[in-house]
Amino acid sequence: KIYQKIRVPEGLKNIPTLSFLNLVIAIFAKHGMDKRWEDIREVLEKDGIGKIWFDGEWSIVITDLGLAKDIVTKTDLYPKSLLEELFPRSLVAKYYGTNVVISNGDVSLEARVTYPAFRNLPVHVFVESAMKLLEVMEEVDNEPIEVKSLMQRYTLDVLGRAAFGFDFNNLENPKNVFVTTYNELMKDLGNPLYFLLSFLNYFPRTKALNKMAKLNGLFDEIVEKKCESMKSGEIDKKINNGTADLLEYMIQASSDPENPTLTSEELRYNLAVFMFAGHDTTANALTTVLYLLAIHKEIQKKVRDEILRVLGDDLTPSIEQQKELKYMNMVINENLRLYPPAPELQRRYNTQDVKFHNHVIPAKTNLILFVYGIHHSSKNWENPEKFIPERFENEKHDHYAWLSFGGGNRSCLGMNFSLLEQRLTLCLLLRKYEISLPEDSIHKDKLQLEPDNTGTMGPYPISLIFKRNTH
Ligand code: HEM
Repeated sequence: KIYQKIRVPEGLKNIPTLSFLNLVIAIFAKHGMDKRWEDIREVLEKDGIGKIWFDGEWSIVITDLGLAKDIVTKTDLYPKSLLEELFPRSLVAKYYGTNVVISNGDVSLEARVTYPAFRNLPVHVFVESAMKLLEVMEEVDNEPIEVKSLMQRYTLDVLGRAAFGFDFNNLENPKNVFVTTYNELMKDLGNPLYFLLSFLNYFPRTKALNKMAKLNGLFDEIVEKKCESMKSGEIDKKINNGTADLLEYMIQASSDPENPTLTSEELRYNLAVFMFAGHDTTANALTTVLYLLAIHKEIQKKVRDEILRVLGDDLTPSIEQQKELKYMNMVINENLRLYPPAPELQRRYNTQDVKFHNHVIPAKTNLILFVYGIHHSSKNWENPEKFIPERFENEKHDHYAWLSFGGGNRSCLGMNFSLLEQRLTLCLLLRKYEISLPEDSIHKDKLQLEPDNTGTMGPYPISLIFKRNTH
């Protein structure tokens, strides 16, 4: 049995091996993605794929751009692996179930009911939350502020109001019970031991399950409150005139008791995944971009000058002005290249044998599309570790060398949501403040990345100084 588990399948024999021991060391030493990349860079830059054994099977880690393109565009040949198949009985499978991000075929199409909500974003809600952020920051001047948790509180408020019509009010109330329960559960979900040794999932995790039940109860409350506040027929009316929010689309999709598009369980799974995908990612992106601007003063000045030139006296950018903020958009893209909040795509597998160079990857092999590696490979980017926004000036790079929001027809639904939020926040903050990194910061030599156990990548807490501009 053990031999069967560790035996290398025929087609994978000549694919270079990535060390299992190094992976275990990385997990226990809490290495960030940058250190992990150092371990495997040589193999992946040379061959574009590598095999790694963990949790009883061989997986293929991929940085080859041709294969990356196939994986994101040929969704029938490369479906996503569902959580219950990957981690049977795990907390993560119980919490997220099958949802808009992790599903295939008809199920993923049904779960995309929220799609129209993304075409008509309630910009005023974004602006109001950003103003509240400024109010909170107003209380501190020229003193370090811990940005990571501040951005998490802010992006959660934006998501709650813009997507669910629910005010978490986390900027004003950091100890909100919803948020503390969520954060505690995220720690349990990301415990790497349960991914490395999945048999542990067969033992009960009562405390974590209790937190999950509490959070699910809070999700149910959000749905109930929404239903109460809507008079009958009101959701249909909003859907007809295109002003419904994400949750309203989901409630309508689950409202037919005979044949709901989403069952109430699926509605909850989707709420859970939107809560995660919709705020942790953008919070990390905002944190890293503020850090990059703090340590690259000349780039910070260039972005600020552009904001003042394009916006004039306007505080927030219109859709047109957002397009005109060309340099800021390059900075945002370059930040997402250096620190992609989703450093790996959700795992896929191949439904048929796939030929790659002189290897044949047998059907049903676990495939990990390694976005961080693609973004940091010197095969795709000159001086990949350097922050050079200008590289996005004429978009000379290969289309699949930048996969921050995924690709193909399963790419990120919330891309414009997140970009709007990032642009707006940068406009407001840079006009008002000069940002710098304190002399004694642990990030002084290099941004210290946290292990990405929950699936999103970001730094350890980081304090920045926001000094009011004098001009
Ligand atoms: C910087 C911010 C964000 C990043 C880097 C990001 C990244 C990604 C990536 C890489 C995927 C593709 C996953 C895969 O192919 O396995 C994805 C999918 C998705 N994202 Fe985002 N995301 C961000 C913000 C958001 C926001 C704000 C929302 C919602 C409010 C959102 C909702 C979704 C959804 C629903 C999908 C699944 C689409 C589908 O499979 O049909 N994301 N995201």
